[in-house]
Amino acid sequence: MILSDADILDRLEAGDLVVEPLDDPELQIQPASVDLRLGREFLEFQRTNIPCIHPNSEDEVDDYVSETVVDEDDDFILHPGDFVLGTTHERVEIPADLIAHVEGRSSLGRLAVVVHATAGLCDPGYRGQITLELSNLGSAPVALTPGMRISQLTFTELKTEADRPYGSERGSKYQDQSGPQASRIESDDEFGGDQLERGDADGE
Ligand SMILES: Nc1ccn([C@H]2C[C@H](O)[C@@H](COP(=O)(O)OP(=O)(O)OP(=O)(O)O)O2)c(=O)n1
Repeated sequence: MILSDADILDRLEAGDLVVEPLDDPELQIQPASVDLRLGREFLEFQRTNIPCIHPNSEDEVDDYVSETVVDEDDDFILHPGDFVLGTTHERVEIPADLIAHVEGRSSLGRLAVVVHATAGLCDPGYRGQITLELSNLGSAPVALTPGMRISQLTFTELKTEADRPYGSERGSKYQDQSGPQASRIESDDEFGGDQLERGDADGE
């Protein structure tokens, strides 16, 4: 079941669901979601001298990105074809019986700005700010102003609480992240089922 505005308020008041700071609840709490605002920090991939990023290598992806912090009252210009990581201003805490989905806002979608390129799921148990995967699919640069409502979070109730919420097990690389975080895929301790033996695909 997806939480309505009244359900969201109940859970925020109960204190197990946290979205903070929630400076303007009347504006930010929508009929079945909470609008989150854009933070001031951005991570951009360097355009030159960047080797191939191999997810299974020990190289830190952090080495290939540079950080920009936008001054107060300034904008970040997202150029056509660009892909940058941003962050929500708000920090969230998702209880073990909820899962949250990061969605774009229609008004930005209509400007061809995509807020999460692929991943849009906040696990039960997740705590921290949310890294936004921002891209501009249009043909005109778009100015992004820190503080603008950039994304919305919906909450779905699980049938039962997660036995092993995010943060309680190994992995959980992004727990308590603050600001945009580059991929930490290199710290996956194993590839598990992704590392298939040659011949697996054709059943040899
Ligand atoms: N656009 C997004 C999507 C998710 N998250 C946060 C909340 C998630 O609970 C956490 C982990 O997301 P995934 O499980 O999708 O990521 P991985 O599987 O790569 O990480 P892990 O191995 O830590 O589960 O990252 C985020 O900050 N920004």
